[in-house]
Amino acid sequence: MFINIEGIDGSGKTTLVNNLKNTFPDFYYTREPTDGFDYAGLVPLENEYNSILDFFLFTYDRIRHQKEIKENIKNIVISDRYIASSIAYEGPLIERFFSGIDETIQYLMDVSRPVKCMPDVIIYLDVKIDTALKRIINNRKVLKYRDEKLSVLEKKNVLGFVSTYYLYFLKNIKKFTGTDIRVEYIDANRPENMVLNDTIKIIEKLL
Ligand SMILES: Nc1ncnc2c1ncn2[C@@H]1O[C@H](COP(=O)(O)OP(=O)(O)OP(=O)(O)O)[C@@H](O)[C@H]1O
Ligand SMILES: Cc1cn([C@H]2C[C@H](O)[C@@H](COP(=O)(O)O)O2)c(=O)[nH]c1=O
Repeated sequence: MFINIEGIDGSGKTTLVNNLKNTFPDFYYTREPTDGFDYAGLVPLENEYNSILDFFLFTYDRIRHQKEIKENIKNIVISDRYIASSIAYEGPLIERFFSGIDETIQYLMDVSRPVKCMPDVIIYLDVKIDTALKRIINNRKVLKYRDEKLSVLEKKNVLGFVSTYYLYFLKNIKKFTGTDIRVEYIDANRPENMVLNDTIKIIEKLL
């Protein structure tokens, strides 16, 4: 079974995954961008040309990621980010090449056809943007390259577009992927133990 943990920057994905490793140590854990992929050189979300470049580079990384996922799929594979992240982060600026969100997401999914492993479940950590921003600014030890190149207001705008694309994609997941992917939404504004407990309940029902 293949489970993706998704959400905007600061929603608590990595924290949740680290807590899941203690609860379910025998699962296989992975992430995107993969460890071997140096995305630090990628240009931030400045314009549609950079987003097209980002999309193809993250998709290149994802196509290479298929082997690792397939080798472990007999287990429970949990990925911190996957294809929904590309739709959410690159879609908003790429929309300038298209008539709207539907055509944009359809194009990104068409280009993603070499990505054969699709998730069985997407767990989306739903968080208020102000809450996420506070966590990014106040708690995060290391500023990620995208944080460094964007002002707080720019970051807030970007995360607004990202969450809009996330929620639209997830709401219409069958239309865009052609498969029955189960989507679970967790209120990630709450303390991490509550987010973890909700996630454990979801996973235990799947086992
Ligand atoms: N439920 C929570 N309540 C309060 N703080 C949290 C919660 N979850 C995570 N945090 C804190 O918020 C910060 C961001 O968390 P984390 O790195 O897990 O988010 P993320 O979604 O993985 O972010 P990114 O996608 O940018 O890597 C960390 O400092 C973490 O300790
Ligand atoms: C997989 C993927 C990621 N991104 C963005 C999202 C984040 O800002 C960074 C790194 O992710 P992390 O969880 O903060 O380590 O990359 C993206 O734009 N497109 C993608 O496909």
